[in-house]
Amino acid sequence: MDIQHQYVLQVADLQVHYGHFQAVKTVAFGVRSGEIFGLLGPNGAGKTSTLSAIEGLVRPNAGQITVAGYNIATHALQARAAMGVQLQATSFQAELTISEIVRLYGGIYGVTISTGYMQQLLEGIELAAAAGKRYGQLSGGQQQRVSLLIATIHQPQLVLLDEPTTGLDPQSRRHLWQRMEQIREQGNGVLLTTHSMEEAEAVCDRIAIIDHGSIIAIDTPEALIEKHRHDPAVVSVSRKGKITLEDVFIGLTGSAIRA
Ligand SMILES: Nc1ncnc2c1ncn2[C@@H]1O[C@H](COP(=O)(O)OP(=O)(O)OP(=O)(O)O)[C@@H](O)[C@H]1O
Repeated sequence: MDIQHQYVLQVADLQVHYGHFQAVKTVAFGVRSGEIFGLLGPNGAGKTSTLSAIEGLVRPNAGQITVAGYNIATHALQARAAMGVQLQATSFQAELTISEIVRLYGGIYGVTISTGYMQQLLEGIELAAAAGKRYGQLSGGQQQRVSLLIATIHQPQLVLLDEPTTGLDPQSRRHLWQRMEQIREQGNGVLLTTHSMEEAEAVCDRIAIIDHGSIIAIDTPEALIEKHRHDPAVVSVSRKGKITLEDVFIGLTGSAIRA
C-alpha cells in the first residue's frame, strides 16, 4: 500500500457519555501517515473527550478506535506504544533538569540516549545550551518544546496534541509548527486540537469541525473555504470582504458564545 494512504488513526462511530450527557455523539475520521489533522470546535464541542478516548483515558460508550492498525480495546499496549501524547506542563517535576527529564522518559520508553543523541535531541528543540537548566525555570515556550520532545521520543506513528500553542509567542508557535511538519515529513501523523484558525490554515492538511459532539464538516482548509464561501451564514460574518476559515467556522457553528 502507498504509505501516503495508510491510516495511523481510525475513529469509527465514537460515542462518549458522561452519565446521561452525550459529549461525543457520532464521531468518525481518520489521520493518514504524513498528515497533520486538525480537530476544531467551539468550547465544549467534544474535542478533548475525543482525544481522551483515543488516549485510553475515558472508555467510549460505542465505536472503534484503531492506532497504527491496533484496536485500542483489544490491543491497548501496542496501540499506546504507537502513540505519543503531549503532557501538560505541570506533569514534569520542576526541579529536574531538561537532560534529566529526557533521560527519565527515554528510559520509560526504552530509548537509549547516548551523550551524542542527547545533544542532537536538545539541538532539535534549540535547548542544547540549557541542558542543565531546571524545568521550573523555563519559559512557557521552552516547556512546550520539552514536552513535545518527550511526546515524540519513541518516534510514535501518531502524535496527539491538545491545544499545544495556546499562550505561546509567535516565535515559539512557529517553532512548534516546524516540529509538527518534521513529524509529518517522517511519515507519521499528528492529531491537533486548536482554537486558532490561523494555525489550522497554516499547518493542517485536513481539518474536521466538531460541534455538539458531532462532526459537521471535514476537508482541507482550502476546500472548506471554497465550498462555503457563498453560504449566507458565512458571508454575513466575513470581515474586510475576504472569506477566511474562521468565517466558515463561525458560519457553520453559529455566533453564540459557548460555555
Ligand atoms: N468528566 C466529565 N464529566 C461530565 N461532563 C464532562 C466531563 N468532561 C467533559 N464534560 C462535558 O462534555 C462536553 C465536551 O467537553 P470537551 O472537554 O470534550 O470539549 P472541548 O471541545 O474539548 O472543549 P474546550 O474547547 O473548552 O476544551 C462539555 O459540555 C463538557 O462540559
